[in-house]
Amino acid sequence: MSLTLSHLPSKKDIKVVYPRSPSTIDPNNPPWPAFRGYHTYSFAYATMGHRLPTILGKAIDDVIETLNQESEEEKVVDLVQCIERMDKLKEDLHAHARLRPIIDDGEADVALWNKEIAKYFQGKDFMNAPWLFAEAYKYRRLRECFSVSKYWHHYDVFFRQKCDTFARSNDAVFELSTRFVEPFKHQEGLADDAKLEAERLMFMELTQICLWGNSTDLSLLINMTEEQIKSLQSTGGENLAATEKNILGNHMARLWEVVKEMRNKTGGRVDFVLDNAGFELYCDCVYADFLIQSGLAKEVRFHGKRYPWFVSDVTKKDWNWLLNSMVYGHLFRNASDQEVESLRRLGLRWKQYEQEGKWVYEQHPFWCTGYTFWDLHNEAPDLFLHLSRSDLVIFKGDLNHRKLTYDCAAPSSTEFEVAIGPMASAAGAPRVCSMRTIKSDVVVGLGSDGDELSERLEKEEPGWKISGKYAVVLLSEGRPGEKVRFA
Ligand SMILES: O=P(O)(O)OC[C@H]1O[C@](O)(CO)[C@@H](O)[C@@H]1O
Repeated sequence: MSLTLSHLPSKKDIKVVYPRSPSTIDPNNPPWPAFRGYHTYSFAYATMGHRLPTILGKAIDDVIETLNQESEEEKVVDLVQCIERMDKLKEDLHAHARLRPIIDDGEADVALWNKEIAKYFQGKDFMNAPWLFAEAYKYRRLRECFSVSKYWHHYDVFFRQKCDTFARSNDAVFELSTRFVEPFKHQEGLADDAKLEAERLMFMELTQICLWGNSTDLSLLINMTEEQIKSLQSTGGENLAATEKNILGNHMARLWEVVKEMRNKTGGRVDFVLDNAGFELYCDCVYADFLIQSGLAKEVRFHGKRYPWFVSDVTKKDWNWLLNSMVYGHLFRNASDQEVESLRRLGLRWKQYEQEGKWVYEQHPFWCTGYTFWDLHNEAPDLFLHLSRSDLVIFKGDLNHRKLTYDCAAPSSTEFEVAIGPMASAAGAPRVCSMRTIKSDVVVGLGSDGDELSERLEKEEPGWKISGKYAVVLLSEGRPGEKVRFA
């Protein structure tokens, strides 16, 4: 029997108003619609269904290589168990299994993870949980495969790949080391105006080097040839001028004003929330070096991850590896003596900064969670307070950008300040800059014509959001200097 509902009011086409108001936002009710793995034609789907299993498969191959070189029985058996756990994780991913709590493996972030799972993701699986959380969760589960072991607690399944890509970046590495080996100083006899202009130009170019250094992301370079990597890393001047037009949201001029202002106050503190190890980290350090030498900053703090994360993210081991291989390594067999010496001297200078406390490396547990940075204020108040004391916090890369913007489908014309919510609006929020080559769906900060631009690119260049060809450098003024408050 079917009912005829002819006397009821007609159905209304309700439009949801975005962004949702901050008090109603949680991971299941994001400010704009979230990306999820089950959106079949999305990059989220491609990542959850294809990229992550491939990444995991390669990670298992890496462990097998290590296993084949191990001779002690206890260690061999222990490592075999790590592989079994990785196989189980691969199965779970494949079967779209439900997200279970993280085992208490002694890591500092277990409570943060399990609280979030219990509050928002009970019964959710790898595909229907928001993409950002599901993807981060996979890396936490991968960590667990090793953190519960006896001998392989600190094993990094991505370490070999990270080292290899840096070792294959010789052209770009020496291009920079031979230019920056000597401490920065002005040409003789320049007037003050000319000095400032020279610094501005250098700052602009180095900002682009730091930005495009983010193109080299291992999780996306799985099938790239050496030539393709080299062309991505090209740091020649002409190339930089051409690439500036690909920075679709470009606040670099404002950024220069900010750092100039910092110097007027005897040099500020700049924080880098790092992304990838190897070449990108090297570019970040070249940039940070210039900030110190030009007096724009007197202190730089680098924030890395506590364990292997999204394939190529920087850990303390990667940080040490970079500096030590620059100073002592033999990575570049075909390099000239002059090139090797330039790299060694650059590395020595950076180590010196560390000893003098001008450069500080930090690793807060919050960076390896599934929370977005809208939650940084509530879930990591100590970290928020710490960052609020910085003059400028630079977030590198795509993942950090996704976390800043809650990884959801905000229109491209959305102002960056609006898209990052409390990281701009909370009292005491620091100045924030996102330097990101666009490698996933969320794109904001393109200005008032941003929606049209986005639509046009979608038609003309499908895939423009994941190619890494385009970028943004976006700045939020925040509310620096105001007293930080927690409810
Ligand atoms: O190294 P980045 O710039 O954070 O890029 C990470 C990549 O991995 C992703 O998380 C997708 O797996 C995207 O954010 C991006 O494609």
